[in-house]
Amino acid sequence: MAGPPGDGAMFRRPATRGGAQHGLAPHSFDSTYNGGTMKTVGLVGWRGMVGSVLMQRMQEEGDFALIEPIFFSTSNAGGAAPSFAKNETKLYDATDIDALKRCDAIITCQGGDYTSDVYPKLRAAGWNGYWIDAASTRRMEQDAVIILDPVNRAVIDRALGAGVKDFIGGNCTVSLMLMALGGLFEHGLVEWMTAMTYQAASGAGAQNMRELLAQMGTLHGSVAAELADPASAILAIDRQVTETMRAEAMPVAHFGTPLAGALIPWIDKDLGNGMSKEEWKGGVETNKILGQIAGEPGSIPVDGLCVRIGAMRCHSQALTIKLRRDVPLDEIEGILAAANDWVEVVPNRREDTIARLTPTHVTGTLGVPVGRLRKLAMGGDYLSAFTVGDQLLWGAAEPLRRMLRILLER
Ligand SMILES: NC(=O)C1=CN([C@@H]2O[C@H](COP(=O)(O)OP(=O)(O)OC[C@H]3O[C@@H](n4cnc5c(N)ncnc54)[C@H](OP(=O)(O)O)[C@@H]3O)[C@@H](O)[C@H]2O)C=CC1
Ligand SMILES: N[C@@H](CC(=O)OP(=O)(O)O)C(=O)O
Repeated sequence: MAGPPGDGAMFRRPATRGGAQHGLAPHSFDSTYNGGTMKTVGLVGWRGMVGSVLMQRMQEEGDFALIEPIFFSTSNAGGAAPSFAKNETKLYDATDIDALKRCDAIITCQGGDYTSDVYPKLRAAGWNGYWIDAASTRRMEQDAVIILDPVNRAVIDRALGAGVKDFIGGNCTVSLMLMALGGLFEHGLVEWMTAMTYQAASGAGAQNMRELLAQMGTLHGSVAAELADPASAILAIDRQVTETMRAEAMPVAHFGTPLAGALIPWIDKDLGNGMSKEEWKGGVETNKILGQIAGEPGSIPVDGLCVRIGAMRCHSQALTIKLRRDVPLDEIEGILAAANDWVEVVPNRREDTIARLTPTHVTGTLGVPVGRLRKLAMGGDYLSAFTVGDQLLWGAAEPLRRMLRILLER
């Protein structure tokens, strides 16, 4: 027998046919819906930027063959579900608790406001299914686990064994850093670490990506004629670009300041203590992913400065790692490379670096290259590293779909 509605039981044993035992209200679903024969997974936020990447990855990996998806919307309930939907062809209201309750698992990329609004109502209504979320809202809650299974599968498995039902994707910068440096943490080699980040526009949202390109176009447009003339003076071009950047016409509605031709050394909220929220996440989330609590014995100090730059969707980070001991560089390279299937150690040479350790090379791929590995002048136990990763893949969508697979394989 299947368990009570949305208790996640289908992940442990096959569900039985028929909607009644799932408490399905027949009028609220298509008559073609088979009532939970398959694994009922609700998808919220699927058409947003992170959600679209997730849908693409789920199709590429054949995830939809293993589940019975139900697509939800906050804006278009009753509209058509996407072409890759199966039995369910309509969109359901993403705030309809009764409809959500029928899911064994819900994956949401809809955002923190949605989570804050719907999650408590759903749990209060007795829903005991798995909640897989891209938003940061519940990340630091005691009863939630931050998911990055190539790094913390043991933490995830322990939590599942203990009955945890909330699995939350990590901050993109933290997840990408751990995908790159996981081997050093696994071997207990990190005493402390600083991360100086170079974060892409996509981390701020789709509108910010558009604004970055609009800013680039505005700047180029202001000097296009002069650029076409090889005899024009570069300082005159520079002066015009600066004037354009500072002018009212520069599109800055989303970033609040020019990013094209510039950078913004602040990401997320001001915590009021000199720290940005993005910087705070570096320490607390890294430790939580590794099964520790920042500041408590056994935890690892991780801190740094987070900076927005004019890349589209790859976050880069320059890392200084204080090792617990002076490990030879070739040994470090071996440890890093062996940690997971996606990390790629890039030889610390100019040609390899500019060919393989750039957002241009990495965008749209699951590879997480790490390079610029060398011991610093401070001593043999000080290591520098640079890493680049697609913040919409390992930084957002991929850990969510992999968590679903973990549940399906239990
Ligand atoms: N951006 C990022 O890099 C990362 C984001 N996250 C988290 O993921 C969540 C969602 O982020 P993101 O995907 O950037 O948000 P988006 O703004 O792209 O999408 C969110 C929702 O907006 C609605 N929407 C309104 N207009 C449009 C439109 N024209 N095209 C597509 N969707 C539209 C959709 O909801 P509906 O279909 O219901 O109308 C969609 O699900 C946030 O919580 C964020 O914190 C996590 C990691 C990284
Ligand atoms: N804050 C990240 C995006 C992100 O992942 O945010 P969050 O931690 O809220 O999921 C950025 O702006 O680049």
